Amino acid sequence: MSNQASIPVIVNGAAGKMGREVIKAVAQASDLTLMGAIDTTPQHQGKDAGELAGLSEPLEVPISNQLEPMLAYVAGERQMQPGVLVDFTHPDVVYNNIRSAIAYGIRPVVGTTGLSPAQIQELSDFAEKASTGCLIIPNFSIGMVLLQEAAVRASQYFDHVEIIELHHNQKADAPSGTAIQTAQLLGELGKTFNTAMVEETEKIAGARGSLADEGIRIHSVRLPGLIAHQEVIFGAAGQIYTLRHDTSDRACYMPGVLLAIRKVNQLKSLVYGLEKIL
Ligand SMILES: NC(=O)C1=CN([C@@H]2O[C@H](COP(=O)(O)OP(=O)(O)OC[C@H]3O[C@@H](n4cnc5c(N)ncnc54)[C@H](OP(=O)(O)O)[C@@H]3O)[C@@H](O)[C@H]2O)C=CC1
Ligand SMILES: O=C(O)C1=N[C@H](C(=O)O)C[C@H](O)C1
Repeated sequence: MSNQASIPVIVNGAAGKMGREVIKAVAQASDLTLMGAIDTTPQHQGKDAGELAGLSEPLEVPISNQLEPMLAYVAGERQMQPGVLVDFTHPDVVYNNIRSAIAYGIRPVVGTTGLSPAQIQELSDFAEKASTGCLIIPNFSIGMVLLQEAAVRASQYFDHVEIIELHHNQKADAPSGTAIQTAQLLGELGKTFNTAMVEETEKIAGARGSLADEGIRIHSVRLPGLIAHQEVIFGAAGQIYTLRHDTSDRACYMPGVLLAIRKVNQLKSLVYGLEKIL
């Protein structure tokens, strides 16, 4: 493949759990070129991104904490397609990362969760004005898209539903971005869920979980040994219907990440959710 057809990719959060998987996936894709591997972890500065990700050969791309110079460099690369920034960093920094990328004409593909609805709206307005594609995807696994589709269908028939999300205990944000999106998708039907049967008292604050706008309760479990799991539990007289998705390896997200990298250059605005690009 000539360089002209190649998509230059910068991975932000390259030394993290997801970043390392993305480095491997991008390195193995013949239509993508890894241009930069950004991470702020001090002990990983200067290390080869491929070796850090567990590849047998070095990629000759060093880990660096210099995002803006890398965005500027890729933006100036005229021999290739427009650049893509894949972001798996932290809820506190992702908003600024996306703004910086769009300002340089680099398309963000964002897996980092924890953005507020107001931030997503601001970023959407910013991307629209810049006529630049941006993908924010709370969950890149096909299994979760299918679970959410099934949940939306089930919610036409069930009026009571709660969500339990279970994650490793390194996770910074709660509830998970996926659980919030799942509640939003159910809420879009415009029906009232979970009409109270009695007046409830929480004897310990938080016992009934968090209450999403849609009236749906989300319960967050954090334990070592977990990766990422979600149950959507529907209840009705005499029956329980449970949908469950389990992640056993972060490789499950990579087909979705690669699809998003290839699709984002065709967009001119912000799109939220993997289901919109399948
Ligand atoms: N959409 C999806 O399908 C998925 C989304 N996620 C989300 O992705 C995000 C990352 O998850 P995960 O890989 O598990 O987290 P990790 O903590 O393993 O990785 C994040 C990496 O980003 C680094 N980092 C922090 N701040 C910056 C910054 N300003 N610039 C560059 N690098 C930075 C961290 O460094 P340090 O540790 O030194 O702070 C760390 O190396 C989370 O929000 C998570 O919820 C996760 C899995 C799937
Ligand atoms: O932090 C994680 O691990 C994950 N985060 C995303 C979320 O918050 O929904 C996606 C997946 O659940 C893994």
